[in-house]
Amino acid sequence: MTMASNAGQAGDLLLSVEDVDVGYGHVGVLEGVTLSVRRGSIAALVGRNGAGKSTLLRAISGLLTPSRGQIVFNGRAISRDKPHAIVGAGLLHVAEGRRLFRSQSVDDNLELGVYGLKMDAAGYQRRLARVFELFPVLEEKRRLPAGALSGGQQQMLAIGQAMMREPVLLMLDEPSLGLSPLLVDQVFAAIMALQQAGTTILLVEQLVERALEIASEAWVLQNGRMIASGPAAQIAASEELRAAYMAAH
Ligand SMILES: Nc1ncnc2c1ncn2[C@@H]1O[C@H](COP(=O)(O)OP(=O)(O)OP(=O)(O)O)[C@@H](O)[C@H]1O
Repeated sequence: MTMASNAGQAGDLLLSVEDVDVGYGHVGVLEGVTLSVRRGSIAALVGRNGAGKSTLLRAISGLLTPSRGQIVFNGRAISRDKPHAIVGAGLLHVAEGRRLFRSQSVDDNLELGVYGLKMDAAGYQRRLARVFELFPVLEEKRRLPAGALSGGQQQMLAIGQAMMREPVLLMLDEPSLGLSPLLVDQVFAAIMALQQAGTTILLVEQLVERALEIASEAWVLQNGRMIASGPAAQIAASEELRAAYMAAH
């Protein structure tokens, strides 16, 4: 894995979003939003449906450009960078709904994860082995088309595809969506294993209580504004905040 020691100290700020406004055309969604993620940590971003969580991840990954404020990743302002440059800097986004090439094999989808990167065969095999170690089922099904996998396995493949780039920061949008409880456990275990191997994680998750269990810090969005942040255990213990993030589905 890319260890987080190549720049700065463990625990320093890897990502900071500073007072950003973000919207779609003339429709404003986020207003004055601030968030930060410490290197090596798992941070949870929670809030009801429509609060703006996915919009914030899209802004961080360069799919949307903030009209105000800035975003700094690994010491560099990225708010005006194109998505491919942000990926190149080591910030990967696994979007909600697993965007895979369904008719291509599991192997091909993993290979697409390193598209455009130069590496030798040994380097490639090492990355592949890491993914298969975390998700053995992907090795068993490596020759099958991605579309033939179950929902949980496709989620693992989407995370595996991102892992192939050895991200410094991995943003996961609703990784448990549509999964059975057993598969949810596997995906959460994988997220913890990734963090232990040195990857910093920003997690958006509808299973808020589960997310707060594995996160060290949490950020609460409500109607496009960040209304609270702090140690995840404190956020989990607040009855008042629970009302803000618990879904009115
Ligand atoms: N492509 C888009 N064009 C216009 N408005 C959008 C678009 N995507 C989202 N929105 C609006 O932005 C607001 C925030 O949506 P967003 O998807 O970021 O919320 P969320 O917190 O991720 O919720 P969910 O859990 O439902 O995905 C909503 O009012 C939504 O209707």
